[in-house]
Amino acid sequence: HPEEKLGPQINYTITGIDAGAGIMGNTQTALEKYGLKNHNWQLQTSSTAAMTTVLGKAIKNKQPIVVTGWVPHWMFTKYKLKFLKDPKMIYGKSENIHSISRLGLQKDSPGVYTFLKNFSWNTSQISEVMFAVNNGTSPQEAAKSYLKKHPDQVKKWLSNVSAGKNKKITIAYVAWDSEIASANIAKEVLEKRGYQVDIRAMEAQPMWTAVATGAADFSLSAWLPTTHAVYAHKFKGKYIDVHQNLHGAKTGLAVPTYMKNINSIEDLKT
Ligand SMILES: C[SH](C)CC(=O)O
Repeated sequence: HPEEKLGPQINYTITGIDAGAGIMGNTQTALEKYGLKNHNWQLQTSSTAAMTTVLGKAIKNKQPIVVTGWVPHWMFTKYKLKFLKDPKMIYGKSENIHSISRLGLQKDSPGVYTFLKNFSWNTSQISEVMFAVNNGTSPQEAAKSYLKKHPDQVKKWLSNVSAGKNKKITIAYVAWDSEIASANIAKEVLEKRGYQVDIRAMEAQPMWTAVATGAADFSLSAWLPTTHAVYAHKFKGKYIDVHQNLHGAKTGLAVPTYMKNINSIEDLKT
């Protein structure tokens, strides 16, 4: 319906994910800054699974839809999507995923801290694990087969990492596909070095809180500088930003490429 305004076709709704995700806070800001709020636009909270299901259905029926989108994620490979231009830079430019640890980890578990300094990978490598999980492999199995396929990378990740001697480690993560991948990889790698690793899925704020209170030893799921800026500020001084484990991530609003005349967040008002 190119002649019809987009808003009424999709009930002025942006399909989002879990409320605590940074992308959700940034989208609320975008609704205000781009004057969409007073054009009845609203952000629907749901979950990554619900959002990708609704997205798949809309694309199957070639219907219009606007979602909170990010890379790395299989949605940009499985579907033809485009990010909407964000001239006000609400979502920032390129994001990095940081490994953050509780205060004191370097002293208590130097081997784990060294692992965090060593651990990084790229978008195609994390996607290998994400796609396997999306195709039905369990996250643990997908991580195990990744390690088998990349022995040299595992060796690099484990260089100068002292033996765990069954020490218990807790990793906090948020159940976004990329973070399911990295948490399971870290679990398998550290268990190879003799640590007992417990990975705990939770919402974004509790994940930051768990690291800041020491309830978790670390998390590989801190999206910065923009996406988790609110959490980084709230917990400043209560965590260590150890290392960037992935470069070239990005968040924003995304639409299927068949929505030809919607190319910028500004266009949502048309
Ligand atoms: C959904 S992105 C993986 C991260 C975030 O928005 O907090």
